[in-house]
Amino acid sequence: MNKETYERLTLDLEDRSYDILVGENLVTNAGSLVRPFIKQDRTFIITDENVARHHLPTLEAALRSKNIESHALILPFGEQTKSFAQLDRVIDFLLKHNIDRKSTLIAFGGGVIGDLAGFAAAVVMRGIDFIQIPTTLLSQVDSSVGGKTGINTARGKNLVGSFHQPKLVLADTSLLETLPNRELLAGYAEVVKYGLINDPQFFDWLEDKAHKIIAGDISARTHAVLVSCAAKAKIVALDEKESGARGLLNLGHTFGHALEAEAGYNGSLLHGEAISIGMVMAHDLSAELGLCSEQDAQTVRAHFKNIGLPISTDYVSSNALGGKKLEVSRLMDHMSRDKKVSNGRLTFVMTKGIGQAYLDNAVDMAVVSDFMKRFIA
Ligand SMILES: O=C(O)C(=O)C[C@@H](O)[C@H](O)[C@H](O)COP(=O)(O)O
Repeated sequence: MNKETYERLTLDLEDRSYDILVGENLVTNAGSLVRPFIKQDRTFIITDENVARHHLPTLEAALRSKNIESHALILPFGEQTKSFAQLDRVIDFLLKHNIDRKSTLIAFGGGVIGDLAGFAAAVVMRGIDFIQIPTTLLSQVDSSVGGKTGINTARGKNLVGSFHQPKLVLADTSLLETLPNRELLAGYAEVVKYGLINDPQFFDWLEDKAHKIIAGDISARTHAVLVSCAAKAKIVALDEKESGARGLLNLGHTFGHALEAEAGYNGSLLHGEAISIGMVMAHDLSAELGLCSEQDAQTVRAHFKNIGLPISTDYVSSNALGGKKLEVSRLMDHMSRDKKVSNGRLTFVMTKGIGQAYLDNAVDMAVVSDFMKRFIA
């Protein structure tokens, strides 16, 4: 068994504080890492078929080596799994095994599995413990940290869910070695987000190291995951339930979620791809309104393009809509259900430049609609 090497970050939320371990070989050693956080000698693993094929035997063996029994439920891969139907399956699986309030669930997968399993843990028996073992770059740098759990509905992304914090996050960077390039790139979009929100030095570092991160350089990857988790932990500690600052983590998401809803959650547009386009849109709109320089907007566009992420809605049209153009009125309809709408007004994450994102509830929706018509044309 390889020795695990990791760095420890803590998300500070008083009695709900937890550690995020970032490093190598954490799954191989999961038995001893998880042991202090479970109240019974058995756990319930929720995973998907891809992760199960590559890594489930390793996790099960690691738990067994510390006399922890595990039962696994293997779900279909993909965003469509974040549904009421699969939530029902997870809950039925847990109840069939006679869980009780001291049981612990392990979410072993990407953002879809983490969000779905976390939500099941939040609601079954009115809440049981769960541990996140994120297996994709996106889930390691974003969705496994901060306690947002939930599922999609036909009317939009993450519209049903709950804030339920995990007891521990194990971000094992060795798992990224089996991740397809498209998934890596999608996760990388969320890494860039932290630079664009409030860390221009990190963005500069990414300008230099992006290709190394994607190519598999361990130290560049580990640094990127650590900086991202630390940035997210800091914001979530300030504003767990998103009454203010946490909204910044939604940079690019208002546009991105609308694109995902139109694409249909069928794998034709990954979340990270949608928010790559969404972040380009947020910067372009900010530049059009004179809030940020055209130069910064171009730098952002070039950064995503150079690494191979989509920057235009043409990608959505050709990948998801058989070449049909997106309809602005339909996108506006999705955006009207954004969770940052309050009293009928949508708060946008706008920017004054790279690393200077801010929340703006004074953006005129007619201006946004005109901007989108030009962006999509
Ligand atoms: O953790 C957060 O807060 C975020 O907004 C992070 C996002 O990157 C993530 O995609 C989140 O799940 C989106 O949440 P939502 O509230 O906009 O559905």
